[in-house]
Amino acid sequence: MLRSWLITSSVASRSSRFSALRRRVPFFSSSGDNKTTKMSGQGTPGGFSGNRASPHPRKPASAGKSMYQGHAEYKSPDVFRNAKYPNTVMPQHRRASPESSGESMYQGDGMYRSPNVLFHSAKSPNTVIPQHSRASPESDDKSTYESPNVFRNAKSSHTVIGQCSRASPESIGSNTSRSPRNDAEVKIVKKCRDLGVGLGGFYRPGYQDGAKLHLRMMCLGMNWDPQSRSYDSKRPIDGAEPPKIPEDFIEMVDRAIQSSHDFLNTQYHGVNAASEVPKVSPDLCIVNFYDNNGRLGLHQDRDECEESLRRGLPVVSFSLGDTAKFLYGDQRDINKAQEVELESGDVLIFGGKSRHIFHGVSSIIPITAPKWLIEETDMLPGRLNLTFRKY
Ligand SMILES: O=C(O)CCC(=O)C(=O)O
Ligand SMILES: [Fe+2]
Repeated sequence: MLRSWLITSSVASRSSRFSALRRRVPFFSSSGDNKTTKMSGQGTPGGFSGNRASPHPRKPASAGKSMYQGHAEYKSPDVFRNAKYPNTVMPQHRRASPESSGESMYQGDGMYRSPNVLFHSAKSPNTVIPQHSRASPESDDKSTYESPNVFRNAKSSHTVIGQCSRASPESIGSNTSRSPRNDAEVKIVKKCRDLGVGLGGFYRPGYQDGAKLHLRMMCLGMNWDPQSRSYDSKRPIDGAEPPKIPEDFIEMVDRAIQSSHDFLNTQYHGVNAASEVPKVSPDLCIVNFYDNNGRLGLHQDRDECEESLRRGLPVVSFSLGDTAKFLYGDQRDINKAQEVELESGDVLIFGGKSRHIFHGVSSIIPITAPKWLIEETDMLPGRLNLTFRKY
């Protein structure tokens, strides 16, 4: 049983307000028995109106200045850049890994397969050279990003390592995580690892002016380009085609939407669940990896096609690894935004009238990932997020 979040218009109050509803649902369980689900708590009312007119903050319109300024390029000593795919982070050398002596995906074809930024190598023969995210240059990021929209408010400024008492700094993963071991979470992370080290895999996205986002990204199905804010079949950075979305991911999305319908039907008499959260078969997924300094400014997801947006086809978001402070609101103003902590295994859905909410990640809370997930996947500290959408 996993927790999920649904951001939808509050049908109960018959107003245009939105609520975040929190409950545990078996989105990933194989049993498919939704009847056993229970509400685990009530979220806070949002009071949103959904503003389509505001600019996408990933590339803020204000003053023509990027909010991601001054970020150094990724120059870790244990990676190098491939001439063919200059922006993909590559392993230094496949033979550098003692464990690569077994059957390795890097051998023979001269292809580069590992950005090695997300996973430890210790147990997985298919990854090389662990690169601890705290040691990478951007982890010491003293970004000059001072926009008022960048999560420097009192509400979220206390998310620092020292505050986390759930695990000692040396330990990887949270022993006390309330989530029981879950096969689906392990499967998703491993699949992202496999896809992320291939062509079209994780890279550090940025803008023409050199500014970088504070995350690594990979697209599945279609490529989303932050610079042009448009979708294409190939990514401009290296011409790579995005990997396909794995079929079982699409099934999970379907189950998540079905669960949200069951939930709405149970909670709200006479609600039209299908218009609150329309069914969708996603054809694209943006996978983000945030290290402990990762974040994403408040923005709307509005680069999908007109019909998809008009119909409010939902964005379905899976969170894995460390907990994120997720903000959402009807304006691009962090002081007015609501906050939820998205933990590993959480699913968040926003569709229908809530499709255009502003949302972002103010911070990642270190050492909060379930220990079993880290141990089984060799995932580095940080958070993996998958947002499924229909173009
Ligand atoms: O990481 C998240 O939870 C949000 C990601 C997101 O909003 C996006 O990729 O558009
Ligand atoms: Fe988004």
